[in-house]
Amino acid sequence: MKRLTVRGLRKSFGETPVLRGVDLEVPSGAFAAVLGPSGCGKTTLLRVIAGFETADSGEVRVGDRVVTGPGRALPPERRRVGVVPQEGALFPHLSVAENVAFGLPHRGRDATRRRRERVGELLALVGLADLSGRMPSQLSGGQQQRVALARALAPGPDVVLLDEPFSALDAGLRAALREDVREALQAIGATGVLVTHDQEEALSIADQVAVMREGVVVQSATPRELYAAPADLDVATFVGEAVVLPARVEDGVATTALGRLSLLRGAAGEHGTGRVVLRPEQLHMVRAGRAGVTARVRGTTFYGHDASVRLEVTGPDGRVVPVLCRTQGPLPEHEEVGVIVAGPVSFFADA
Ligand SMILES: Nc1ncnc2c1ncn2[C@@H]1O[C@H](COP(=O)(O)OP(=O)(O)OP(=O)(O)O)[C@@H](O)[C@H]1O
Repeated sequence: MKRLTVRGLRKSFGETPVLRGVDLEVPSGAFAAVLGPSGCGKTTLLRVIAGFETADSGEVRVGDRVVTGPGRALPPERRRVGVVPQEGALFPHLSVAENVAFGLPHRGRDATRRRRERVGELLALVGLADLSGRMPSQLSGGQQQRVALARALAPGPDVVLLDEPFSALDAGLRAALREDVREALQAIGATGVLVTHDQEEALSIADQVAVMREGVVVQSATPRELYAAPADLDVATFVGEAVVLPARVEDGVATTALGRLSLLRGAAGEHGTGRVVLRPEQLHMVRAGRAGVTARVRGTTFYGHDASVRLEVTGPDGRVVPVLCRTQGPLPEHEEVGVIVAGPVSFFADA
């Protein structure tokens, strides 16, 4: 097992900087997600770590080995880094077994037997033991991604990089494959990095989520920390649903349209105006007038497992602000409810 360390990584294409000093540390055997909007440089970061692109500056280490650094760029095949690309990356003219065997050594004593055994192990690990003779065109999208995973794992890499490997799959299959990927990486003891723009995927699968924006990692934390204590307003609204309210803060207490709220980071000395962020599940509805502030129902959206209700509250300055709250069933539009807030909230001062 090997720790992955990325320090100050920079990469431009022509005049356009794409990586502007990326720092990332993934502990040995951990599974990290790099989460960011389209175009923020996620794929470029993976390609530099894998050795498919050269960095302009900065360093990549796998364990103690510098694989990218000043005057050093190990070729991809010597990095002990496996890659699972987006869909459609299998060799179409090779069978499942041949695809998986692709990166395994041909030479040495018993090479043929050892290759065959390793392919068998890997196909069993990804749940495809029966399909070794099939061609890629005879597989479903999910099966193809399992083969791509087996191929990446076959040489026993220290680090496995996955570039949106589930993006073409439907929701149920995605969830199942995510779990299987995690287990397969754990089984071989590899450190994993998954690139995704899907925040639910990142939060549900990873030990650590690094949020990337415009070529830098703006926050790296456990999924729970990231959700509960985002580093800035953009991270807060990108990761999960957020209720954002104008606020005036004095002595660590925010006055908002939802009443007086305590701040997360015990910001006792904090003063001034800004915004607070809270999560919809921190809001609880009670009968109007019983407690909290009064809100008016504007509509309900049903998601199956639960629903969210859109409410409007009137702030201390007379402005009407929308908030979102979890609910079990639909509520009549225009109904009045009481809203109370559980737990502290994040505060971001106006610039
Ligand atoms: N080989 C290249 N030559 C020129 N520009 C490139 C090259 N590869 C990537 N880019 C540019 O770099 C920027 C970042 O691309 P990258 O693919 O790393 O982003 P991403 O975050 O992975 O996006 P997505 O989620 O859409 O795949 C984009 O503006 C892209 O057009």
